[in-house]
Amino acid sequence: MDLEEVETVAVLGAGTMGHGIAEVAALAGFDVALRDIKEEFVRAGHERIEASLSELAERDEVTTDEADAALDRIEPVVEMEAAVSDADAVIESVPEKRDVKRNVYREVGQYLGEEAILTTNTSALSVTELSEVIERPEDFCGMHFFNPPVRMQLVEVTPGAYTHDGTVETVMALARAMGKTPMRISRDEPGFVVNRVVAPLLNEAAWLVHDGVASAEEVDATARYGIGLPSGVLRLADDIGLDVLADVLGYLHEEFGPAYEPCPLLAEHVEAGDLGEKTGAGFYGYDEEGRPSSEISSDAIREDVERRLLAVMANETAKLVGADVASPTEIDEALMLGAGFPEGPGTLADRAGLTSLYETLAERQADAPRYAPAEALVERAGAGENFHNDFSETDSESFSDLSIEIVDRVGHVTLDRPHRRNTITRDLLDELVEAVETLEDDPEVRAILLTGAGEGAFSAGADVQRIAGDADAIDGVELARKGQRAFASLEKCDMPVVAGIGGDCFGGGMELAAAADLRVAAHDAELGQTEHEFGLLPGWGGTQRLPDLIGESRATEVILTAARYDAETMATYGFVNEVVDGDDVTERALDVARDLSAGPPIAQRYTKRAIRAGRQSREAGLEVEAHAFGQLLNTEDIVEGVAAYLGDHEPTFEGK
Ligand SMILES: C/C=C/C(=O)SCCNC(=O)CCNC(=O)[C@H](O)C(C)(C)COP(=O)(O)OP(=O)(O)OC[C@H]1O[C@@H](n2cnc3c(N)ncnc32)[C@H](O)[C@@H]1OP(=O)(O)O
Repeated sequence: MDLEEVETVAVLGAGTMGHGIAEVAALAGFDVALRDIKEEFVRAGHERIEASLSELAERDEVTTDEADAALDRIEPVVEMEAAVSDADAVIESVPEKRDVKRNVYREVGQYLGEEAILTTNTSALSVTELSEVIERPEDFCGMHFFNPPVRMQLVEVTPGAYTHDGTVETVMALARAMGKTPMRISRDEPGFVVNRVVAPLLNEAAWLVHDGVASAEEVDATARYGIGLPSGVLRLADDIGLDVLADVLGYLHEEFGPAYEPCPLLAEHVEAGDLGEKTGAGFYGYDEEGRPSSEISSDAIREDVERRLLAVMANETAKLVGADVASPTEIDEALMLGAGFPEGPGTLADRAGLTSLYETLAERQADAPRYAPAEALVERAGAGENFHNDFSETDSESFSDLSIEIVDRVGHVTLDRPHRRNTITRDLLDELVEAVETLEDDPEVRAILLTGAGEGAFSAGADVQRIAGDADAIDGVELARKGQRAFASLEKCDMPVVAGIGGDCFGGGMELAAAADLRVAAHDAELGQTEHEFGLLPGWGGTQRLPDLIGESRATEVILTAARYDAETMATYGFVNEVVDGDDVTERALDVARDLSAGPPIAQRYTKRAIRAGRQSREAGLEVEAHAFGQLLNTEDIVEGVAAYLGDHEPTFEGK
């Protein structure tokens, strides 16, 4: 069956995942049958969808009409025949028990049309094993969504041993039609990619508490503020459900042996009925609104805990790479899109140093077999290699948080953290300085263009989650200086710099744009110095550069109100030079940069310097201006400029 033939989708199971998948399918325009074994379960799922759709409408993510239409497309049913007999695609999302799923498939088989495809949202079980009770295993495939489906981008598409390629293609296309990013998993190994990393990570977090090495608060503080995992790890376990986690780990343990021995704390919580947020208790207590009993404090980071969590993630990444389940890049992408990691486990491990993470595992191996280093990790660490050693493909520098491309004579720098709205970390600041140096050293490059990757964001400013980890005042001062120096390197660069603002441009993102020479913004971009919302101030040059650009009165208004402005208003304030249609912003900003790259380099350099000097004092500025004027009279560029004027042709400035 091709995607074009899919009109009706049946979702089996109206629980946490099932209702979310049904919502996404309905929003994508499919007719949906939502089925569960009892009327009350289906009704509860339907109510959750209704609540979620009205929340989306309140947040203007969909219109009220779209939300109403999506709800109308969902038919709650209890009878299996009514659910699947007209379905073109079935997504099974019943509890993670092999026998329960197999029984459902047997029942589905009695009513399913001959052409229909059957998929499973299993997060860990072998697709091949599940398919063994299915009449047409060639039309069966793994289609694993992440929680909550309406927000999480990834769908792991895992073919079993009997799945036809055509079925995989249709499932990939169906995921795309539902607005998701499908990733084809090369091998049907239990846990696929995301759970294979996340489950052992959460297990290790639980062991740390169980063994009395660290408190839950310390483990989560380290995960959130040290490593940058937004939900912490034990909090994430509570969110997933300790019963679900225990099941996944139990299965991995059964399949792969002692490396996945579940921490006894999980079974203890499950036996006590404390399954996490959904029951109001787990590693933390939760109130009726799902708010945890205690906040994760940023001053409880533990270096030893960080190393253990990173070492376990590195080991799992190596196992997946070694077994050809996915490449380091795919694993990184899967964890970012499916688990909301700010960076993938391969990148995090590379940064921490594979050799030292290997040593952490090797030292601990005597305590428990789960630390046995994977062969692929031993090899890489032994050879001094990283997961991402293939940087040699880019000729000089290797960047992970931004990318550089030379287009004509423009060095195009793209902030490349789209999953977190291109927020700015310490690493990104370091890379920005390196990128500017690289471009300045390249004689072919005569202008810089700065944009943000993905749709809808130039940069949402400093990654506040990471900043909150810098509770120490000295560290905070250093962080401010780091940003100031990085943005100054852009401002002081001799070439013209253009910022193409394609969407959200807040806080440090706006300070970065202010360090450019010209700003082209999309019509629907929003800008603001929103630091006061967080009890911060624009610490990356914003209190100085913004008044220089738009005057003290407006700058004070922008900073003190922390308001979010549209691009037109920012153009009237003098911050934005040009406002264009959203789709055109990169192209137009590139045109501006391209035009500037044809300008006279020495005159451009001195103009920037004179303007900067003038900010210190008018006299200093005029002095630079006068000397520069004198120097320019002695250049080949002025000869070319005058000749071009007299000869009525475009000048070719060489910067000599
Ligand atoms: C010296 C400098 C200081 C500063 O820069 S202070 C920070 C100033 N920045 C801001 O005020 C912007 C804060 N962010 C927002 O208001 C919203 O976000 C946006 C309007 C930019 C986007 O909203 P939406 O489209 O609804 O997306 P989403 O779900 O809110 O964000 C997507 C993911 O990006 C993360 N994120 C966004 N901004 C930041 C940030 N500044 N620091 C850390 N993370 C951020 C979110 O948390 C989320 O992540 P998940 O998908 O894991 O939930």
